[in-house]
Amino acid sequence: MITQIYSIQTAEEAIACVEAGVDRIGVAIDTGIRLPAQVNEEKCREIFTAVGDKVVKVLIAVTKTGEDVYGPLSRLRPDVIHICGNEFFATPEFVARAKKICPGVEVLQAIPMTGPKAIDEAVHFAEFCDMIILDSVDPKIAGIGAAGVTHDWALDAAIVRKVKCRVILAGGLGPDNVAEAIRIVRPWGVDSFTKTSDRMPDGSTKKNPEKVHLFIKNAKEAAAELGL
Ligand SMILES: O=C(O)c1ccccc1NCC(=O)[C@H](O)[C@H](O)COP(=O)(O)O
Repeated sequence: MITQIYSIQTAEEAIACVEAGVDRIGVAIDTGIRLPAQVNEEKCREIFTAVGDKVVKVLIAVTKTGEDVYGPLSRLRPDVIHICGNEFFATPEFVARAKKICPGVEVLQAIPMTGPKAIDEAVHFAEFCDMIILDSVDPKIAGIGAAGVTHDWALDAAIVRKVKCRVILAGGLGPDNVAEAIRIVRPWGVDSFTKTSDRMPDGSTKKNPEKVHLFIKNAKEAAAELGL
């Protein structure tokens, strides 16, 4: 069971997550579309440099086109590119070009878990993406994810049984419910943003190391009990 913590905004937050034992950190890059925890390219580079090879580095991209992803990909060289816009979704051509521009990169496509049609969508993207992430949607947020709420885990469980690629579960997961989610869905990995962060008075978010630690502990223990 891998654990993934988004949305890191400083090198200090990233290092605290490494110390808590996280497997993957995610950074949302500013592509001109306002996201809850986006950072500019320079800050993203600083965060990736600070963690080095201690964790898998994920670049989160909400863009209108694949073209908008190639520049940050070639300059920042993440381990994983996470595509979660409402307009641009990965295609086989995008996956091939991303891997050419950034050798070794893996492509993670978000699936909006808004109802049963998500099953067919997941099957489609699982054919040519390295991983998919099953995520909740908040209409007020540009992109799939960062919604802070759960969705119907029975659909996720059906997808995990059906597709061959690695599946990450996201959407409203925190220390309180990650174990139950793992028992029901049995994903390859789990992800958290909102419930492992604190909301600041100005509306911004900051990672909470204690919540991050508990999220990882509860996820790893539940997975170990299930032999995942
Ligand atoms: O990280 C962001 O800022 C972001 C912005 C827009 C769309 C998706 C984004 N993050 C994707 C993630 O994978 C989140 O960690 C995932 O959606 C879980 O979010 P939450 O429900 O808040 O735990």
